[in-house]
Amino acid sequence: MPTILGQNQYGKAENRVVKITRDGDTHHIKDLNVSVALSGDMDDVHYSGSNANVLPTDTTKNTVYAFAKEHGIESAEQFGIHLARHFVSSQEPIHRARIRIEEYAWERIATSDGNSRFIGADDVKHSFVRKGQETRVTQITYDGGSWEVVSGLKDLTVMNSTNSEFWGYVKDRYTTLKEAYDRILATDVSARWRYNWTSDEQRMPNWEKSYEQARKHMLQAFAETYSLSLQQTLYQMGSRIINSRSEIDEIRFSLPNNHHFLVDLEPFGLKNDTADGAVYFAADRPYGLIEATVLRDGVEPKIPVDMTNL
Ligand SMILES: O=c1[nH]c(=O)c2[nH]c(=O)[nH]c2[nH]1
Repeated sequence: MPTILGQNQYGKAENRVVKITRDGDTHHIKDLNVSVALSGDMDDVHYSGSNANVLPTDTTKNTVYAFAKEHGIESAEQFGIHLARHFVSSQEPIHRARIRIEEYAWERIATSDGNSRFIGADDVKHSFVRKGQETRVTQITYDGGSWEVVSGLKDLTVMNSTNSEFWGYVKDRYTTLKEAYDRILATDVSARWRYNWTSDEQRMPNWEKSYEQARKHMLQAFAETYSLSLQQTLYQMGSRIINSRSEIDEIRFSLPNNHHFLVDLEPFGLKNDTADGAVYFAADRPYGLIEATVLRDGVEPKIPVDMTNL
């Protein structure tokens, strides 16, 4: 049966690029998922396997990261236009470029001594929470006599674009990780906290206010902790809640370490270091997973170790 080639396109999909721009101490984030699809004179590669017209998808990926560094990301539209024009105008066989971009929005975290709307406090300048993300959860158990209320949230995505280090760790023959003195710290917070309200005799907490306050303290502790490890940040987040909310006795966290790797742009003659605003590859997996419970001293832990389906 004779066949002919129909519509075809190729490129690198879902390039996760995070660009930090430093304006003094104030950082700005652009967080994009960029997919490149190119088409043109690509009959030969399909029919005979000749790659003579094929710009590698790997190159399209590198271009995304290099452009982020070299030209910055003013808007997703401007960035996409720039990329599309580049591919079509620099490669004769490429006649059409389709750039799809998803942009993830971030808001500044309001810290304890400031308001996110005016940037005054030191610590709001580099701490962000992803817009409109989290799911609030609760589990109520009652046996006719006593109550157990465990509430919390999942998918609350936060990022510090500086004030995070990781060094001084154990090194064995398999360790290749470089010590970091200024890295991005990002996680999707999953937390469950247990209320010490257990009987109808006790005054019931104001659940709405308690949730809002627990969330606020957690975010502030994340933003305000100069972090030497995600474990240390976790403990600060938990103890901030226990110390400021008397109705909560125990809190458990499951925190993925959402790794952001500095892209090596040396081959393109571009310096990419944290000091003057860098471009990162936001990896999705594998990820470190840091989990721990923080308790009021003297109370029995009751939140299960594997709490995530709770
Ligand atoms: O905050 C961190 N804690 C770790 O335990 C760890 N391990 C690792 O490779 N990177 C990190 N970062």
